[in-house]
Order: sequence, then structure tokens, then C-alpha cells
Amino acid sequence: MGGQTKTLAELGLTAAGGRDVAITGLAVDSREVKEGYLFAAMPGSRVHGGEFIQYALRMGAVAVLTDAEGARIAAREIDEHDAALIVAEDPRQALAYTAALWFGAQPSTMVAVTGTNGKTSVATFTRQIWIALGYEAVNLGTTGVEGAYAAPLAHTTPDPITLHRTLAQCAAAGITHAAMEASSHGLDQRRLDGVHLRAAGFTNFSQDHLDYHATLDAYFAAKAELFDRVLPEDGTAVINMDDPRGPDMARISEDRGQQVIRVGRQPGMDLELQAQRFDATGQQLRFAWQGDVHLLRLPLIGGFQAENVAIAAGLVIAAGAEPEAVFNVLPQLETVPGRMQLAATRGNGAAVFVDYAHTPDAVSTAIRALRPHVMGRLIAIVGAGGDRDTTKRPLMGRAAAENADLVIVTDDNPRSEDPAAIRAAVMEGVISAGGADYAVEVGDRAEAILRGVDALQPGDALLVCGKGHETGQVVGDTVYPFNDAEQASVAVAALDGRMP
Ligand SMILES: CC(=O)N[C@H]1[C@@H](OP(=O)(O)OP(=O)(O)OC[C@H]2O[C@@H](n3ccc(=O)[nH]c3=O)[C@H](O)[C@@H]2O)O[C@H](CO)[C@@H](O)[C@@H]1O[C@H](C)C(=O)N[C@@H](C)C(=O)N[C@H](CCC(=O)O)C(=O)O
Ligand SMILES: Nc1ncnc2c1ncn2[C@@H]1O[C@H](COP(=O)(O)OP(=O)(O)OP(=O)(O)O)[C@@H](O)[C@H]1O
Ligand SMILES: N[C@H](CCC[C@H](N)C(=O)O)C(=O)O
Ligand SMILES: [Mg+2]
Repeated sequence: MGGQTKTLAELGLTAAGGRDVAITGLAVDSREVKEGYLFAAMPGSRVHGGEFIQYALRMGAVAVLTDAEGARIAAREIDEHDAALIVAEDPRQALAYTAALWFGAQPSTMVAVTGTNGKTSVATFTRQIWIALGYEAVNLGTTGVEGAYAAPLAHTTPDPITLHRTLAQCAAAGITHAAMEASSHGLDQRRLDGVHLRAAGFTNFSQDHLDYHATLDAYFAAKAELFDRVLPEDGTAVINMDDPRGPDMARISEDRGQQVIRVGRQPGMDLELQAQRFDATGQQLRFAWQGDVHLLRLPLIGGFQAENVAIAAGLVIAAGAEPEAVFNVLPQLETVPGRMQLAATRGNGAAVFVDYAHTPDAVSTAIRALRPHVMGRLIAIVGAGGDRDTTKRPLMGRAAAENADLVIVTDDNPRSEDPAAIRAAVMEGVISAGGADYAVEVGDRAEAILRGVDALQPGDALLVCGKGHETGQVVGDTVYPFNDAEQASVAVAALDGRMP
């Protein structure tokens, strides 16, 4: 933002009394306000941002964007500082549009994907396809900005200021194509309303984030906002019709007049997944695009990755690429870090996989998806994060016990909670599924991985669920270095007597 100024009028904002002022930057947190800034005071989940207007003004804010409540809370201070006041009915959306205009540029071709599971995978495959087709492309989300430009991100869908700063940096670096993840928090809080989308994808819907959304219906409604509000009417929706909520999403999209590319295993889909054959290192896929049959090999583990690839291919086609060119590059796709990733192989041939399954549905999907690639027993390590949806914990334990031959319950990121209490909740689900005889509880995650690797016989596989690509374990306020794939290599090396 260095040195730039823009007037409220240039940012599409109308202040009370028709005033116009030049601003030098935007902040949503009063602690980040600098001289000449516009402070966006948002209604929060804990406190109204209006409470911080007085501090923002003292830090030099010259304009305040808020709702009627924020304006009421700080009426006297705004008056005293003679600040420009913009009252918006939907201040989060106004902030998103303002941030888009402030930073000015975004990659010319952008798509987004939502769904409970598979967003990072679809966004990553979309970027890989674009790069293979010769475009300068990135994916943005849980794993940061990756591809032809790289940067870390703290959130799956960053707040609009961070998002548009990042998109402008991508555009300045020559990025023309970007695939982003739309989290339900991000959609609910209008974080991506200023992004110009050509297409949007839906993977699936199951339980998660009930700590934030009041009900499952509210959670679904947040996801539907991608099609209902963010994707313009001339955009294309790519919908997984095999998910029970896929048809609902397609209807919402059609009601907006959007084109829909239907993906799924049922006959008559635009992109129809017809058959899959699995082996130790990947799968063969037979699919049809608008009736034309194709056969190809994907070096990816898990039947569901074919669904993610199909949605990614649909998004790339929806954004303007030639379908045949897209299908030609699919065999070049690579495993998404931390998603059904082969982390290590024992001397006896048994394999260790790492997967980011952290919802009940993902745990059961991941274990079941690994089965056809494995000849022997399947051992699963499972745990749940602290300070997140507590109702999913026993369901995750149950999912592991119902689908694996041996279960090790361990810690994920306990955050502020007592790790033993989280494990007990997961264990409750294991036991309710009758898994008491083939489950153990090992709190220390490194030890759990070592014990899992030690139990591997020829032809067996170990699936370490929950942390995927993560490089730290959050205990209290401290982040300890920890990476499941690395720990798997260390365990294999220690047990097989060779260097990792
Ligand atoms: C639950 C949630 O999404 N919270 C977001 C929300 O904060 P909030 O409504 O709780 O804010 P609050 O604490 O009540 O404060 C209200 C307002 O006062 C402001 N404030 C607060 C303190 C202060 O001193 N000065 C100040 O100005 C805050 O910036 C905020 O705008 O609005 C803030 C910005 O306005 C976000 O930074 C914050 O995201 C926090 C950091 C967060 O952790 N979000 C996570 C849960 C999240 O978004 N995750 C999703 C999903 C990941 C997944 O799919 O698994 C993601 O996209 O990453
Ligand atoms: N299409 C799918 N169907 C069911 N489960 C899936 C699918 N894709 C991925 N998963 C499971 O969900 C896990 C997370 O995948 P991914 O990171 O791609 O999802 P995400 O939606 O980005 O998750 P997050 O909300 O945490 O960012 C995977 O490790 C896998 O276990
Ligand atoms: N974005 C997800 C990631 C969960 C990953 C898991 N390792 C955990 O800590 O619960 C969340 O914050 O709910
Ligand atoms: Mg993600």
C-alpha cells in the first residue's frame, strides 16, 4: 500500500453528509490502524468492532466504515474527531468491495471451491492443471499461496484486506489464474465478495464447524452463498451430484441462471466417473465427458481424489480451457501434500500414509478409500483438535473403529483443552462401535506413530489422520514443531535400522 491514497468516492463509498476524504490504508483491527486509515468496525462474535472506534481514531483513522450499531456506539468520538462515517447495512460486504478497489488488481481468471472436505485438494489440482497447460497459476487456501507464486496465509479464506493484498501481489507477479478455497466462515463473513469469479465448485457436505454455525442447515446455507451471492449470474457452477446435497446446490445455482457442469458417478453427468481400478501407487480411471469415453492413470491414492480431480477439471473447463487439453494433462497430477500422501515405506513393503481427515466423514472416507490399495490390515491413528466442534469427536472415533482393523487414539492439536478429555471423547466413539478390543490410547503423537509403524506386517498400511501438511502441534499457546510425514520416516528409520 506504500504511499498510495484513494478517496472514498474512488472506493465506491458514500460518507454521511456526502463528505469525501483521501485515505492512506485500510484496517479491520484497531491495533493495525495508522495515520489516515479507514477503520472497518465489524460486528463481531465476541464484541462489536464499534467498541474500538475510539482507539482507531486516536491512532489516526480519518474514516470509519461500520453498521448502525457501530455508529451508535461511537457517535460522540466520531463527531469529536470529525471523521468521515460510512454506515452500511452489510459492512462486511462493503469492506470486501472496498478492499478489492483499494488493492485494484486480481488475477484475471479466478475460481473458488467450497464443501466440507476436498477444497484444498480441488484448488491444488486446479492450479496443477493450469500450470501444465502453460498458465501462470496459484491456489490459495489452507496451505497458503502455492504454485507460480508462494506466500503463507493464516486462514483458509483470509479476511478481505489480506485476501486482496495477496491477490494484488499475485497479479503483480504475473499470475493470471487463481483457484481459491471458500470456507464457510469466509462466505458467512463476506470475505470473498470482492473477488471476480468465473466459476465455483462444490465438493460435498457433512458435519463440521458446529461451534460456529448454529445448525447444520445454517452451515449449508453459508456454503450455498458461494453460488447464491458470490458467483455472478454469468458464472459456471461445477457440482458433485453424488453428494446428497449436490442437487440442492445445483438448483440454487440454476435459479440464479448460472450454467451448471454436473460431475458424478450417475449416468448422464457432464463429467461421468464410470470406473476405477486401484493398485499400490494409484488408480486407473474411466470417465466420460459429455458422452465421450476416456481412460487414464492417476498417480493418486483414494477413490475420492478422482471426484476432486473431476471438479478441478470442470473448473478449468468452465474458466475457458479446451476439455481435451485438460484431460491430456491429468496423468501429470501430483499428490496434494498431506492428502493421502505416501510418507514412508517399511523394509517389509508396508506403507505409511498421512491424511488431513479431521471430520467424521473424512476419517471414514479416507480409511475406506485406502482399503482397495492395501492387501493386508489397515491401522488408523486418529485424534481431534481442541477448541473446535466437540460433537464431532466421538463420531470420529466411531468412524475409525468401524473402518480400520486397529485404531490408535492420540492427540491432534489440543490447543487450550485438556488432551486427555479430548481423547476420552474420541475413545467413547471407538468403544460404542465395538472397537475396545482393537484400539489403544497413546497420548504422545510421536509415540503413537512409532507404535503404528511397529505393528506393520508385510502388505499392511498405516493411515495417520488429522494433521496432514501441518508442521506444528498446538498445545496451549505453544506451537511445537511436528510433522506427521516426518515422524513416519523417523519411525520407519528407527525400526528398520536405516537413516530417515
Ligand atoms: C470465528 C471467526 O471467524 N472470527 C473472525 C471474526 O472475528 P470475531 O467476529 O470473532 O471478532 P471479535 O473478536 O468479536 O471482534 C470484533 C471486531 O473487533 C475488532 N477488534 C478486536 C479487538 C481489538 O483490539 N480491536 C479491534 O478492532 C476485530 O478485528 C473484529 O473485526 O472476524 C475477524 C475479522 O473481522 C476475523 O479475524 C476472525 O477470524 C478469526 C481470526 C479466526 O480464527 N477464524 C477462523 C475460525 C476461521 O475463519 N476459519 C476458517 C475456516 C477453516 C476451515 O475450513 O477449517 C478459515 O477460513 O480459515
Ligand atoms: N472429495 C472428498 N470426499 C470426501 N472426503 C474428502 C474428499 N476430499 C478430501 N477428503 C478428506 O478430507 C481431508 C481434507 O481434504 P482437503 O484438505 O482437500 O479439504 P478442505 O475442504 O480443504 O479442508 P479444510 O476445511 O480443513 O481446509 C482429506 O485429507 C481427506 O481425508
Ligand atoms: N481448519 C480446520 C483444521 C483442523 C485440523 C486439525 N488438525 C485440528 O487441529 O483440529 C479447523 O481449524 O477446524
Ligand atoms: Mg482446506
